[in-house]
Amino acid sequence: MAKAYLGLGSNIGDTKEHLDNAIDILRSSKDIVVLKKSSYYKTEPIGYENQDWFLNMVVEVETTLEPKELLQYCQLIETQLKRKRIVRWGPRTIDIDILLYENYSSNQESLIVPHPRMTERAFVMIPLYEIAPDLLIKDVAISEVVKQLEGLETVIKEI
Ligand SMILES: Nc1ncnc2c1ncn2[C@@H]1O[C@H](COP(=O)(O)OP(=O)(O)OP(=O)(O)O)[C@@H](O)[C@H]1O
Ligand SMILES: Nc1nc2c(c(=O)[nH]1)N=C(CO)CN2
Repeated sequence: MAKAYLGLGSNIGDTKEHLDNAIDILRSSKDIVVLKKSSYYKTEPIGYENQDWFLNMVVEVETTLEPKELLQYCQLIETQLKRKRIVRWGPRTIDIDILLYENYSSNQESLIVPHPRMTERAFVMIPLYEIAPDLLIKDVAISEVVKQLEGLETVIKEI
């Protein structure tokens, strides 16, 4: 079994329902166990700003799937939840990114792991820090990475 972290985001329709549905579909796979879920976070849109705020979260999973198979399963969930690709970094019912997969590292365009933009994104790092406070990312403590992002973008933990 390999441990992986997935970043989930939604900013169309009932965002909480989309995140919950995505987790239910992850859980329905015999090859995936969802071990931890972060809180939900309301987050300011980054990259393409003319869109609604997102609801983001991170989950920790254990899986027997290989990285590419896990990506395919995540993309299947995106299709099932009617994600349309119209604008890069634009609105979506659901986005699922593989952030980390054990110590696996890949630079192929179709699957870059660790996710190439994760350490710049408070909407990823803050929920990841909540569920994995002792993680090292490229030999740097996650607490340090989160500190560097303080005050850059608004990320509000839902209670
Ligand atoms: N770690 C990864 N997780 C998910 N997709 C990835 C990853 N690395 C590369 N990709 C590729 O990125 C492509 C575009 O993905 P997507 O449309 O979800 O990007 P995005 O979410 O808009 O932007 P970003 O990657 O900045 O979050 C996918 O087709 C996928 O093959
Ligand atoms: N706040 C926020 N901004 C984003 C997000 C996201 O999930 N949350 N996803 C993007 C493309 O993956 C681009 N911008």
